[in-house]
Amino acid sequence: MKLKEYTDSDIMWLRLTDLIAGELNRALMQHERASLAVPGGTTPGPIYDVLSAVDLDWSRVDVILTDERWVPEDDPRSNARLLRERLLVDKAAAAHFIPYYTGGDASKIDMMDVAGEVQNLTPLTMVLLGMGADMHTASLFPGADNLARALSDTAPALVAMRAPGVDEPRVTLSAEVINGAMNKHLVILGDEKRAALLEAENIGDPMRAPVAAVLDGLTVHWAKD
Ligand SMILES: O=C1O[C@H](COP(=O)(O)O)[C@@H](O)[C@H](O)[C@H]1O
Repeated sequence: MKLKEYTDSDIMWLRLTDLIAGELNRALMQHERASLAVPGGTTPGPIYDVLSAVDLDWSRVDVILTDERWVPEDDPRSNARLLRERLLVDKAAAAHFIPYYTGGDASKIDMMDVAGEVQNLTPLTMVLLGMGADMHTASLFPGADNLARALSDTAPALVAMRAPGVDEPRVTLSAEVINGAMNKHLVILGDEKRAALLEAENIGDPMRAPVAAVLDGLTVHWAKD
């Protein structure tokens, strides 16, 4: 893992945007399409505000979430809603977004068409992850029912997840899909998450500290606030 510290988050958003756009552009010079997996939650909104205005051939970019809360898109907790409001606007409105929520039974996600669509995108061009202070990343939560499956080498691209203390069902990219990406980055804000990340590195066991499953080859971007 490589840790990049920024003096303030505004600089971090700009650098991350440059980095993501640069990797997508590079991929589009060599391939017909490129793919980008991004997190939901409270942290990444400002990146999406900047990234959405970047001039690149978005019509050749497939966008997916690292994970989704199994709620309809009109629910404020929907990660797809965040993307539609802040990333898939302006120039990035031309991107092809693949939402996960179907309204069906989340636990069947690995048998739904969308799991095949995500598998077909692998290896992903770029994965940007978020992390919670409880050391979860994507929806790989400590103590979650399907964590061992999502961490296994034979996991499907998308795995359903129920986690203690988390109200709604989740679906998440498997560790295999995340780790297979050509570029893998994580963005966190604040001292609490930095300490949690370093603790996860010390613990090393992804069943106790799930973010530990993706640290190999990961670049972490951190700003205090
Ligand atoms: O629930 C989630 O949490 C993580 C971290 O979110 P944040 O609000 O602490 O930034 C996020 O990366 C993930 O996509 C989301 O579903």
